[in-house]
Amino acid sequence: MVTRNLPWIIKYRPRRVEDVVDQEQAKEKFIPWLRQWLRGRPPEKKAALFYGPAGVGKTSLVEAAAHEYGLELIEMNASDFRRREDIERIAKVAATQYSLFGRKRIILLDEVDGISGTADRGGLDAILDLINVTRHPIVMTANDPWDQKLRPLREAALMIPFNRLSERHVVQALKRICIAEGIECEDAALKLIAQRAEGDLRSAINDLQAIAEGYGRVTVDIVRGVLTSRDRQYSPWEMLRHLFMSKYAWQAKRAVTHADLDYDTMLQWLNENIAIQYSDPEDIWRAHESLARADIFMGRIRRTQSWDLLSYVFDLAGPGIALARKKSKFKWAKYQFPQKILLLARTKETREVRDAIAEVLAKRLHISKARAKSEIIPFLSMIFRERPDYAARIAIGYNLTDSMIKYLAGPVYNQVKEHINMLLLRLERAASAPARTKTAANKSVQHASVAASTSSSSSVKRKSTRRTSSRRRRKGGGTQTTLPI
Ligand SMILES: Nc1ncnc2c1ncn2[C@@H]1O[C@H](COP(=O)(O)OP(=O)(O)OP(=O)(O)O)[C@@H](O)[C@H]1O
Repeated sequence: MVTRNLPWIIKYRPRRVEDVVDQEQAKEKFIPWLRQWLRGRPPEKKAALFYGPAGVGKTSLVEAAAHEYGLELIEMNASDFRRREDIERIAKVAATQYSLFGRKRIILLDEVDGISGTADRGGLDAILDLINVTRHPIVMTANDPWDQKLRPLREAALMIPFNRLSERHVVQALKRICIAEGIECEDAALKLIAQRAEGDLRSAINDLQAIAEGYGRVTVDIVRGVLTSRDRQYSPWEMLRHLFMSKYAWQAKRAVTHADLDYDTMLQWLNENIAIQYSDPEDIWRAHESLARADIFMGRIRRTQSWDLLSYVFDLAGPGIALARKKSKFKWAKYQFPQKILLLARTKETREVRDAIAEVLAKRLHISKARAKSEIIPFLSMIFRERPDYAARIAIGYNLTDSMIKYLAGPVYNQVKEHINMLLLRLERAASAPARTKTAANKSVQHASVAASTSSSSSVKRKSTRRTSSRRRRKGGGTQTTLPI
């Protein structure tokens, strides 16, 4: 049975140090350093800096060690420790005090390379200060620790490199998950997933879960079809999963730039799914704020064709939404097709009929189609529903098709049709009767019909109609209504 509510990268994260696979060199450096701390003799370098590609077990090793050695894990992320005050308020207090029951601690500062430039200078200094005064081991992680600004941190810390996982280890890890989940997985399919992940186990596990949940089994054909190349395009569901799971801005941006969707549709997908993924109202607000700004840029691009603004759309829709999450816990969400697109698809036929009516009216009344839609059609529809007899004349006069009559008449369509048939019958009879025996009523009906057929006869009709109605006015009116056409 496939478990839907927990991301497998969380469900299967290592609990013990030995569960962290293929990082033996890192463990050989880290574990003795940690044990020295635990023996009560802080090593010369009081902090360690784990560095290497994404998804290879840096954070996992700290978490597994904390679990195995019974340490209290105090974790802060780049977005939390930019400001000196925040570090002093949280990390410094944790680093310089012992817990109430003497439990030892380990402090994890995740993604220190997220600290940038002079704006975060205060944060960087505060971390250095923290390392000086700490009474507990501090572990920092970074993908790229070689930036000039991180030099003081490199000097203050024990540098521990992490490598991409070998294909064999990734396949083994995937296989263990398949067995635990009871999913049918072909070995060759797992190999394909591993090759594509390029040593990033997080990405491999995410791919495995997406395929297993989407198809119920993992075969070579399915994997080939879904994951053709590293730079493949993401389906909307994949785009959302990658976006909401991304830890770094570049991952979120990659998710939106690789989406196999046109830009407006992509914004619709995001709009629909933010509130499904995030639970905290402020997170939702922040994400929608960013999406709204992306939409403003998209509008400018449409109006001015300034495609150089597209990168702002990607920044706001990708990292803007992904990094809006501050309090919502990550959950395995079931994403939804945008309701607006569904609604538009469902109403496409109706909208086409409405547009066709607007076109007929616009030509005959010399107004724009937009005006016909907003000002004439609603009233016409009212007339059709209230006065089916009158509607029949309009329908004949304007030469409306069956679907147009159905659109305007709605529930009284059959009545309108009956009136139309009656009128047409009378027209036929009137046309076959000698001219001098025709009644005024017959004449007016005939005019209506003639008007719909040719333009030359329509001018004849207008004159006759005028004559008929003025005669009627002179007579003091009658029950027969003149056609308004
Ligand atoms: N070496 C590993 N052994 C076991 N599981 C791993 C390993 N590397 C990654 N994983 C799996 O991938 C998930 C993500 O790994 P982790 O967060 O440790 O990566 P990371 O190297 O810290 O990445 P980042 O630099 O993006 O923070 C883990 O929860 C775990 O399920």
